[in-house]
Amino acid sequence: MTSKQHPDRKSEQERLEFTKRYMDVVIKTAETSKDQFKKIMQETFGDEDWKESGRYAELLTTANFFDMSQAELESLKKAQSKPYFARVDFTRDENGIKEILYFGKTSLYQRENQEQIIVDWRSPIANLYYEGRIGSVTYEAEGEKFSGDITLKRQLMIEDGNLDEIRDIDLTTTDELLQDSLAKSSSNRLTEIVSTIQEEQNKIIRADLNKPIIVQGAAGSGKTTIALHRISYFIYYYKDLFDPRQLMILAPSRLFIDYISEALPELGVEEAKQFTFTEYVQSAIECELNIIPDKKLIDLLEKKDDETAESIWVSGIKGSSQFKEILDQYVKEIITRFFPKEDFYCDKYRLYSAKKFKKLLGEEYWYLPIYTRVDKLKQILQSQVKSKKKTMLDRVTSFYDTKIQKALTRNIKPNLRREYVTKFLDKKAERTEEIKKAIRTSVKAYFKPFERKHILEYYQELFTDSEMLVTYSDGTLSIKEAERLCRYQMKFFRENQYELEDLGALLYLYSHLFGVDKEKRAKNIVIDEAQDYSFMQLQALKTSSDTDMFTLVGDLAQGIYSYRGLEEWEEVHHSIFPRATYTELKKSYRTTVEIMNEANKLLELLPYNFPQVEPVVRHGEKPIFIKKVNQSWGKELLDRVQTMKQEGLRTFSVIAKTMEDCCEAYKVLSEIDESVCLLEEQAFIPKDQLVILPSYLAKGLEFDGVFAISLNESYTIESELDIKLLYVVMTRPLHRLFFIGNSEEDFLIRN
Ligand SMILES: Nc1ncnc2c1ncn2[C@@H]1O[C@H](COP(=O)(O)OP(=O)(O)OP(=O)(O)O)[C@@H](O)[C@H]1O
Repeated sequence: MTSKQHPDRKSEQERLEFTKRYMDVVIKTAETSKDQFKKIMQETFGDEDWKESGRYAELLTTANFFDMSQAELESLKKAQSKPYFARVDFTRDENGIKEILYFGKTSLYQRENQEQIIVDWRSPIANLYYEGRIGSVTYEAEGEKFSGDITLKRQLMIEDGNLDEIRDIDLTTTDELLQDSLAKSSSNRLTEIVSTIQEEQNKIIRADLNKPIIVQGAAGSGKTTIALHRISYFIYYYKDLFDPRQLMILAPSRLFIDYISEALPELGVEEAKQFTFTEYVQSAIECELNIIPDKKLIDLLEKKDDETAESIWVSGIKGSSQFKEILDQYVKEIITRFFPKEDFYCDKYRLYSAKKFKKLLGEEYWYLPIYTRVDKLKQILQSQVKSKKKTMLDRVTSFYDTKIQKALTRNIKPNLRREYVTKFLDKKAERTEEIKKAIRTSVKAYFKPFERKHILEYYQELFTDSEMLVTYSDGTLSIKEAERLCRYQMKFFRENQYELEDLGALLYLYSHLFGVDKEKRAKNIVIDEAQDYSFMQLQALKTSSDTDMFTLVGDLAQGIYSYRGLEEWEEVHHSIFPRATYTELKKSYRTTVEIMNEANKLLELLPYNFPQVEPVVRHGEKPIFIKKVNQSWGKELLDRVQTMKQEGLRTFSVIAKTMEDCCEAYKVLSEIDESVCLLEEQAFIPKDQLVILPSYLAKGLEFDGVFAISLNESYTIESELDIKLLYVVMTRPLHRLFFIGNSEEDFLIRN
């Protein structure tokens, strides 16, 4: 009901006004100084209020919000127009006292007197709102269980500081707020959903932060959204322990990073590093690579020749766990190159045995990158030399001094004595010099035979000897296959080029040989569209970052890169993240029932057991097929966009299978309307423009209305990739879906 009709309207209105004014005081005070506090307080609450609100005066003067961090101040400012979104009345069993809790995006409270004006949505007690139902409940905070009674659960719609609506939720109400939120039009950007997080999503956001998590979620189930909220939760939970810059979000493209970026400041997550995998690897291995544009998917769609088959085969190998085994053996072999043949001598003094050196290098320092091990050993030898320096020099001195002494006391001719003494003095000087030189140079000389190659040299070297490759693979590669692989790689190396699929291996090798710089190592990594990563890439990320604190979210049904990515989660779960919690999300929040029903039919065509996606009940129009006649489809499409705009929808896209069809569509559409925009990978999504993009770039994005278009390219039922691409396309719209092509079969529609 609107706030005007609600019986508690007056009290809620007053509460809101108080909160807003109170926030104002806190903000102004934090921005100015403590001295001005009283003045502001008086001005805000007036003289009378001021006296009565002595409690708050005390609260504020003692409060440590004067030490408020800039980030806290910023989030408070952001929350001014919408300080909270829900209220829960909760009576704890332990004391029977009723607490009235208002939940918002940030907290405002005073620890000393427990007065909470706004409770942060990320605090443990907020579970009461997300998971609790009216009646008796329990919730957990820091390992302790609390129980009590929820007597009121209320949603408060506040916009621009005005209380628009009040909704009380009882056991039977449907979540109208969620329905409203889903019915809204999209803004081309991802938004926060703190007021409508669903129970299954809440569980993932708050799942044990000390464990990795793998989420297999249907298209539109909120994976990206949840992943961002989980980071926000993590930052809140560990605010005193972690710097947000130690968190890293890996997204498939810059286009995608731009798409999620709007939700980041809202969630306080903008400081987390945001990279594509390619960007991260190059920064981690400190080397800019000449990476050839990834055309394999397009080749697979368009060329399907032997060359494509070969490159797909190589991609599979380079991304596999088998390749990790090969690299492990290779690394082992590289270590042996550092095993010394001889004991370490400084001058004639044997200071360290080769056996001991080998043991440290090969066994005891197993947890360190090879070159760090070597550096450590260097330090050990240097300190050995240092500690023996005096002894060595003293020995020479005393040896020759004794000789000199003897010569001086021997009964020989003076000439001869002088000769002896001079000789011994010279010898002593000479030996002392020799030892000093040995002290300066012996360590360096000992390490001289040990190579120091560049990461790219090591990587290229792996493909120079096919027989060795077979050995490293423990026979899982045949000699023919190894030769094929070497030939393939050498073709690129000659041009100093690398493929995207080389990056996982390069990062893995680099981590084992040199180790990624500490500054670049993330402590917590969130990967969106994780199904597109290969085993090797995920393994490399884990090895390079020294942590298994990963959040992987993805959807195998959208695995259009499965030739190099994943077909199942099991191997990753089992071999890379054995501690991970695995969760599935089957509900879709994006798409209407009518559109999802059509998209679900595609899942049945795939040779996997993908469960049908359950759309959250929201109805809309059925998808419409428009027959392509000459070029008149262009006008019809643009007319449809106009009509949808009049209905209040805002974002639209034309999605073709390939870029070729996109260009064709662009030609037709741009002649009628100049503002249409052809989207490329590095581009930003323009607001308020009709965008044309290929299916593989549409992954992760959403639009109010989508036109799936087939001009020269159609989707064929025989191709798993085609089915997945079409599934991606059909799950992009929030409200309307149109097909434009020669026949319905081109979109695998079978009535
Ligand atoms: N609890 C929720 N309340 C409101 N909106 C939600 C909720 N969960 C998800 N959504 C909305 O559903 C849409 C899909 O979310 P999101 O893009 O995160 O899904 P996804 O699983 O990553 O999808 P895809 O796999 O297709 O990329 C977004 O518009 C998001 O705001």
